[in-house]
Amino acid sequence: MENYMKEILLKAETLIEALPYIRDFNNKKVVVKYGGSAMLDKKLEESVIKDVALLKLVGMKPIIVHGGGKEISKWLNVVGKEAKFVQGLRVTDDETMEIAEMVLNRVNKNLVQMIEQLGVKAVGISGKDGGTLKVNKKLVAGEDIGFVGDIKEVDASLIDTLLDNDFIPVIAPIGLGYDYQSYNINADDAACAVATAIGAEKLAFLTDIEGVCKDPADKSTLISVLTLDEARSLIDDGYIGGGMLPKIKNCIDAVENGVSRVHILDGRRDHCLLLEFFTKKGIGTAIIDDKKTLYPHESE
Ligand SMILES: Nc1ncnc2c1ncn2[C@@H]1O[C@H](COP(=O)(O)OP(=O)(O)O)[C@@H](O)[C@H]1O
Ligand SMILES: CC(=O)N[C@@H](CCC(=O)OP(=O)(O)O)C(=O)O
Repeated sequence: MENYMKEILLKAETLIEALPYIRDFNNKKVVVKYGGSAMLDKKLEESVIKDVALLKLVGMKPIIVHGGGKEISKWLNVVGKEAKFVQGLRVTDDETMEIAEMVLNRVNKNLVQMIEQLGVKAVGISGKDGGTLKVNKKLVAGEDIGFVGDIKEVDASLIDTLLDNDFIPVIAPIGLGYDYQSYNINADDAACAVATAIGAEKLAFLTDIEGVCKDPADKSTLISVLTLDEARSLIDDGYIGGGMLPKIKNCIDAVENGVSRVHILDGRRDHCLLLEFFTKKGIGTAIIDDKKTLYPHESE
């Protein structure tokens, strides 16, 4: 009995600890970029989706922008096509675009299905729906890499309509060109553009590493808070490489354009979103415009 009481008291304390966070983020829009490795494991996927559903049920307005790069590469492989990337972006010919769109739409509806199963309303769209993401063809160092989109305009009206009607929007990174052709968009770019356009309070990137590290091979070098200047210096000093480079550039972009907090979190960790959103120290790396930008709960 004694142990049981201790156990349930601990649960009550955990809920009370979350109170100031629930208050400060009530009705706030939060964008979750869900991709990379956190998608490969069904149990992890369920844990992420449960976190997002809980954010919604405690009064926030979550929006999921998802990737699915590894799944696209898998299906390209099945049809005997090799996946090719230039500076982290997929070279997307006609056939690759068709497969990418099929795979991303399937990932999209699977996520919707999982959210609905938890009794929360969700609607899956791609950037083509309602002309949400309008793009030009992206050239990489002058090179044409096919149907890869560079976001030029975001029409947030469909997303806002869904939020106003209590749905969680789930967005696949496919854009509509001014030529009305489908374009493949890097999901980090899509998440950043969406977060900025809807005036999100937070943007969280779930990835496959603890956060930004001075040495990615040594997790004890994790950096918990990065100001914009510090983030720029890390890039200039060559500490950021690979897929982290466009991610950090997107983070800087989002903060410069009014998103209060951007987080890079380890999507391999169970309930990483709850651990970040509802605890004082948080996990992963937070990118902020200035260390003095505090939420009320941070100074309590
Ligand atoms: N300074 C750094 N800190 C953290 N990760 C880094 C750093 N430099 C390079 N990386 C690499 O970036 C990767 C994350 O980017 P990426 O593979 O594109 O993630 P995702 O597929 O989740 O979008 C990490 O797994 C890591 O290998
Ligand atoms: C142009 C481009 O590279 N598009 C990406 C879109 C998916 C994505 O970004 O997925 P992750 O977030 O899981 O990596 C791709 O085809 O892989």
